[in-house]
Amino acid sequence: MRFGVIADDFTGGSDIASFFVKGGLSTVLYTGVPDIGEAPNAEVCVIALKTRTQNRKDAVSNSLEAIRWLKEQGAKQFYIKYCSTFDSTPEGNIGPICDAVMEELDVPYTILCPGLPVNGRTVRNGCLYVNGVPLHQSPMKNHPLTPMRNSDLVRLMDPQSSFPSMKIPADANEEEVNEQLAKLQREHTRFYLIPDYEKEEDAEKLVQMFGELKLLTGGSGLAYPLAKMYKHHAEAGGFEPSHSPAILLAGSCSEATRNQIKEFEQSGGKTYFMDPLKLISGEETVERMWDVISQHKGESILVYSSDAPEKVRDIQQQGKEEVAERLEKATADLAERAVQAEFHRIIVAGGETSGAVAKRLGYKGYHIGDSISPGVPIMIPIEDQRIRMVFKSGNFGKPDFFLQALSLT
Ligand SMILES: Nc1ncnc2c1ncn2[C@@H]1O[C@H](COP(=O)(O)OP(=O)(O)O)[C@@H](O)[C@H]1O
Ligand SMILES: O=C(O)[C@@H](O)C(=O)COP(=O)(O)O
Repeated sequence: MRFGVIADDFTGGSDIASFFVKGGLSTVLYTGVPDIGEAPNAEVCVIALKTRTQNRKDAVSNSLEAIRWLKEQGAKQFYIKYCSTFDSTPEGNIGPICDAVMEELDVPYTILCPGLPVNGRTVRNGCLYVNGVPLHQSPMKNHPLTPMRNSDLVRLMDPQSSFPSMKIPADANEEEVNEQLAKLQREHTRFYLIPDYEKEEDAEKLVQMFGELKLLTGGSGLAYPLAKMYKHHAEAGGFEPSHSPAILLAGSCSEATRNQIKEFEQSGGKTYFMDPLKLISGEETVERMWDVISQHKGESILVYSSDAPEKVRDIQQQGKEEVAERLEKATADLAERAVQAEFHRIIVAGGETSGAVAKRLGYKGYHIGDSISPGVPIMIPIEDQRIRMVFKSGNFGKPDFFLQALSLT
C-alpha cells in the first residue's frame, strides 16, 4: 500500500478516494478501522472516521488508532483529509488530530492544503476562498454545525494547534521555500506550512515540493496529482450501472444541495420534504414516509430536510444537536428500509447525513468506481456488489447532480 488516508467524515473519504482512482491508483474505503487481519489489496486505503464533529479526545484517539492500523498494513505515506472549507470550530479537531499524528509519525512538518480548485476552493496568501468569495463570506458562514467565520488559515489553525503555522509566500520559488524550511526547522520542533493553491496547474509544483512527505494534510486537492506521480496502471474504477429502483436522501442545507433539489423538482423528479418540526412533534414518522416512498417504487424519489439558513436557525431553537440527530436517524432508517426492499441505488447528500446512513447500513468497505462529479464517486460495498452508493459532500456537484447520479449509477 502506498497511501494510508484518514478522513474526518464519510463523504470526505469518498471524495479523496475518487481523486486517487481518477489518477489511476486502486483504492478501497473503509468505514472505521476494519477488523481484517491482512492488508487490503489496493494502493490507497482510506479510512473514513467521524472526527469532524466528535469530541476532541475521541477524535484524536480514533485518528491515531487508524494511523497505527495503516502503518501496520504497510502504508508508506499518510494523508489526513479534512474539508476543503476547513470545517471545524475554534475548539475544532483539525489541529489536535494533525498535531497528534505528526508526533505519532515523528515528522517535523507537514502542509495544510485545503485547496481544491476544480471545485472552486482556492488558497491565496494563506486565505481560503469558495468560488472566489472569502470563506467567511461564503454560504459556509451559515453551516448548521460548523459555521466558518474566518478565512485566514493561520487564524483558523492557531487556536486549535500546539504548533505554529506559516504561510509560504505565493511567489516563492523552490529555493526560497527550502531556505524558509531550513530556518523553520532550526527554530521549531514541529510546524505547518501553508502553500497557496489557486489554480489546478499549481498542483504539479505542490506535489513536486511536498509529494514525498511522509505526512500530508488537506482537502482532496492533492490526491489526483499524487496518484499520477505514483500510478502503476492506467485504469481504476469503472463498474456496470444498476437499473434497480433508487432512493435519494438529502440532509445537507448547503446552497449547492438546495439548488440541486430545486433542479430535480423542476425536471419532474418526485420529492418529499421531511419536516423536522413534524418529525419532532411526532406528526411525521418514518412509517408514514416509507408508505409514500413505497407508493412510488419503480420511480425514484428524493426525500430531503434541506432548508434555507433562516429556517434552519429557527428549527435549531429546539436544540441544534437534537434536531440533527433526529433527522440523521430518520434518514438512516429510510436508507435501511430501502436496502431491505431491494432498492439497489442509494444516493445521499450531506457529510454528516452520509455518515449516519453509512453507519446504519454497516458495510465495512467499498470499492471506488468512476465519479459523478469531481469528488463524488460511485461506490460498491465489498459485501454486496449489487448495490451502488453515492455519498455527496453537501457543497459538491452542479445543479443537475441528482439527475446525473440517477443516469450514471
Ligand atoms: N431543516 C433542517 N434544520 C436543521 N438542521 C437540519 C435540517 N436539515 C438537515 N439538518 C442537519 O444539518 C446537518 C447538515 O450537515 P451535513 O449532512 O454534513 O451536510 P453538509 O455536507 O452540507 O455539511 C445534518 O446534521 C442535518 O441533519
Ligand atoms: O473536502 C470537501 O469539501 C469534502 O470532502 C467535504 O468534506 C465536505 O464536507 P460535507 O459537505 O460535510 O460532506
